[in-house]
Amino acid sequence: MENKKLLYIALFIFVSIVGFQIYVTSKQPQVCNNNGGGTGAIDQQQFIIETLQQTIRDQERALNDISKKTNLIYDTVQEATGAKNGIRGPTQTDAPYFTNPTDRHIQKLQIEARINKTKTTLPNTCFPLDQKTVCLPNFIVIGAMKAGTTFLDFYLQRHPMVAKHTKKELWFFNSYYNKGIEWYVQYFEPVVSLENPKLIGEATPFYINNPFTAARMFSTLRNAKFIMMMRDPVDRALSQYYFSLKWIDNNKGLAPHISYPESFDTMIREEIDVINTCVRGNQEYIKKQDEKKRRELAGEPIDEAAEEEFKNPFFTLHTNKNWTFYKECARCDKCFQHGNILHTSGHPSFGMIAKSLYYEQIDYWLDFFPLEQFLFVRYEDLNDRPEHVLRQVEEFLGLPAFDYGQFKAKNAVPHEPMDPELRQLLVDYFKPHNEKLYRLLNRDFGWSK
Ligand SMILES: Nc1ncnc2c1ncn2[C@@H]1O[C@H](COP(=O)(O)OS(=O)(=O)O)[C@@H](OP(=O)(O)O)[C@H]1O
Repeated sequence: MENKKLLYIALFIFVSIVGFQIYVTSKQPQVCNNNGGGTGAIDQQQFIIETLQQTIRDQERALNDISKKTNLIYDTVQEATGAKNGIRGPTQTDAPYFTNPTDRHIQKLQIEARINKTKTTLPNTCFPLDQKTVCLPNFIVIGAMKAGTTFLDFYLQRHPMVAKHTKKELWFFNSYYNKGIEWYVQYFEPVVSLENPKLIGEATPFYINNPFTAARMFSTLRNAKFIMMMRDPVDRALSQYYFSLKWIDNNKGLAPHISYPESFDTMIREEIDVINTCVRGNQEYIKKQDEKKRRELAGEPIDEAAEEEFKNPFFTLHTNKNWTFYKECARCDKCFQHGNILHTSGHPSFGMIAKSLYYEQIDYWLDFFPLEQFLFVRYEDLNDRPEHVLRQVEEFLGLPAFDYGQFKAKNAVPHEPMDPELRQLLVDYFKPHNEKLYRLLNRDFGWSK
């Protein structure tokens, strides 16, 4: 009963704050001054909606926390008011405005519908910069490498309601984050207008497997939509190998320090070994850390030499390898900096297996964004029915259907077929990972079994 009362108090506070925010934001001066003129009201509306959206999210989170911690808060209030000692009870307040949970639910749905409508017609976040209004992307193709991302980007760039960018891959959230948002936005056509609404997007396939990207996007592009293209992991790995040979040929001048990889067979077997070592090393590391904590708490001495040894479990085994993938792991105290993502960027041929471990990557991203913010595209459909894929994407982004004309594969690299024995080894390797992915997304991608 007391808990219920406290929840009502929290609800009342929530409604008052939201009401106050609506009042305040409706009084806000115009924030974005667009070049084209005549869109000030739209900018203001966008600003109000975004502020509202943020406020509602914050309040809901707070409310959620409160309802979860009601008992704890109740105890604290009792303590603070002295009620526990029989001095006086908790403070009384007015009844909440929404007494019926259904009313609140309907109100929430209405606000959500308004916000969603705006999200499909206006860019995600806009802000004034050098007398212009610049906007951040509404959608990002986050991966996977060699899964048809160039194809998708190429055709989306033809859609009249998609803003032009000067480059497909901007690498902002993985490699150039410290260059700042002003650097990033300069690559997109400046657009913010209800009369001429365009969506902004880019495609950097390395975003999905970089352990920092999801968190960075969470703080910068919280409402963006993410497109993840996925290809049978076995074929994806082989495609990456041949791509890397071509990449090294084309970039001899730019990257003379990067050498040709060994055979696909050797690279794959070594990577399996590396990952196993990584996993084992990581488990060992965690075990030893626990032991260290235990010793510290018990006031027992800590063996510094043993400490050094387990700090880099990977290092001892792979110092002779000249691969960024190895080196990065060697520099880490543990192989998995965040989630289960193996960070393998830095060389076109590294992480041929790691980049195909879709479940582990998506699982980590879902700590930041809900499933509804993602569209998962099956690469194999590109070949069989490209129109269908583009329709799926348009629908997801809220774009009208567009006639793209004839479709042609993009970024193809000729390659030899895979040795059947090696293929089987890879099929077996990926099987449990694929199964986890199918369960997570409730969809069978039908890849080699
Ligand atoms: N329409 C269509 N149908 C079938 N396959 C297609 C299509 N478009 C692109 N592709 C194949 O996609 C591979 C390139 O993927 P990406 O563009 O994502 O590569 S990259 O990560 O940007 O380098 C590359 O695969 P491989 O040729 O096996 O390397 C392309 O051939």
